[in-house]
Amino acid sequence: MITMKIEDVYIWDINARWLGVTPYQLMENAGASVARVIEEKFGKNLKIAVFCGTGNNGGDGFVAARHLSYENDVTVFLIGEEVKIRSEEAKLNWNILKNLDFVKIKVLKDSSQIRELDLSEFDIIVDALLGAGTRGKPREPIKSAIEKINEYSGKVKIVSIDLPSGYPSEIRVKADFAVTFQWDKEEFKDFKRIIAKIGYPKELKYLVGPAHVKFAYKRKGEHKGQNGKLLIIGGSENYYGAPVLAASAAKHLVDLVFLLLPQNAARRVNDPDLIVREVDGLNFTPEHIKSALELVEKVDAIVIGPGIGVREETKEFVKGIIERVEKPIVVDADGLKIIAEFKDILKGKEIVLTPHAGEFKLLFGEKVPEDLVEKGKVVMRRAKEIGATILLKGKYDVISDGKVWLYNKTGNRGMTTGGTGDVLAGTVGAFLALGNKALKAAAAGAFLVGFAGDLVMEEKGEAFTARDVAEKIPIALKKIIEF
Ligand SMILES: NC(=O)C1=CN([C@@H]2O[C@H](COP(=O)(O)OP(=O)(O)OC[C@H]3O[C@@H](n4cnc5c(N)ncnc54)[C@H](O)[C@@H]3O)[C@@H](O)[C@H]2O)[C@@H](O)CC1
Ligand SMILES: [K+]
Repeated sequence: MITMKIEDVYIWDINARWLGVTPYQLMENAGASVARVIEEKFGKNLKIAVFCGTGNNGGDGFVAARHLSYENDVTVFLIGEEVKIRSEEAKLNWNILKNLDFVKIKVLKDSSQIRELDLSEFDIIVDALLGAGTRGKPREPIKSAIEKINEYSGKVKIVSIDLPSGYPSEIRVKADFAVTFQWDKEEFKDFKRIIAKIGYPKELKYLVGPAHVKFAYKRKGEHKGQNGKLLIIGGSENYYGAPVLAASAAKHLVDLVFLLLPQNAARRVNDPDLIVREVDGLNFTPEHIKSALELVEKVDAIVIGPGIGVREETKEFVKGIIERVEKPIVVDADGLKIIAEFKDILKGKEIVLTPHAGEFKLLFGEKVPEDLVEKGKVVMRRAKEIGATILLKGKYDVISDGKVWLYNKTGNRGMTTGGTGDVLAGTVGAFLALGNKALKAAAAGAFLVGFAGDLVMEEKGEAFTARDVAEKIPIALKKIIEF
């Protein structure tokens, strides 16, 4: 059983929808599982009261009531107004109940009506008043319903759906147990739970989906610079395009992108969206460490490596930077070849390495297995060993921080085109600059870039460029946020 935070539950919810699992299916399974647990524990031919709120916890109650009504005598108490039933799936299940003659329905809006209730005829009370959407202490009329149910504690069996309504407030239903769904939630510590599966596929433990991007794209402020500042260090006598591509992706996601390049490379950049800084000479050398660190002071995260070359003096430079920088870092391309020799300097830093299979082999002397699960395990073992997050690029990207592993399957064959790796490095860097932990930044970056690539392919077929992918990032992001 895995233990999750409620935020993770919402991630599952959105990613399940991405896989085509509808909220209707989940609600049906949730309500049905509650009915099944009740019948297994207490038998049939019982008088059952189901107390429902107007949120989706109440929706689960409507479904449970229908399932239970086949063999039991069921009364549904809706606490609140019918018009306040919020979601489409809860409305649908409420409307079904209204068609039924064998389920009794009572709508109670006023606390006084609730206080007058006599529930002594019932064998079981099902509590579906409030669930994971609870904010603050229970308010009327829910509060009176909780108090009414608690009058029967010890006399009537009380089963809560998902959690005892009111929780975590002290004003909560005194349930015999709760039927909680699929994941055991970290926040739920002090009540008895039975965990029921509701049809979330196993993929959700591992698969990166749009929710990872939604939650990682956190914009904090209205002022320039509050929404991330990224520095990209790269380029050499031979290359200037790679760091520029990384920047051209990142600039859509953060407020400011600084580019630090050797002189000749810097003078070829012509993009007014970027803040270009240069160091003397054709390549980075240890003499440039000081001026690079001054720039690091101004930003939230850095990307190092694209097009930087592997000359001896450049290796010294890259090592010197990684050793000294305490901010989150993405190491890509030539940077990976360089740190293959100094992997021990990564420990304890918020750092993402973005190798493809060849670079992975170079880094760890190990071939990447074909099988996804095996691959996940290998990447996780290596991430743990070096104390950094690894994003292994491939048909399916595999990501691990050494504690868990994830995979991403957006992207397509067209993305073998040169430069998409730079776009990815810049995008992951941007998510780090927005304040995400390495694993979350890597996951969000992999999904977003692959999805942008998929949108480009729909438009142009497979013959596209990395720049096309970088330019598609805003549209890809918009579609994900609206999903
Ligand atoms: N993937 C999912 O998210 C699934 C959720 N399901 C159910 O949906 C529940 C969450 O549903 P919702 O997000 O609609 O939230 P809830 O049903 O927990 O409650 C939201 C409703 O209660 C009201 N409310 C919130 N705090 C209150 C307070 N302190 N006093 C009085 N009223 C208050 C809100 O105005 C809202 O109408 C879960 O607990 C679970 O039972 C299941 O259907 C299965 C799938
Ligand atoms: K509940």
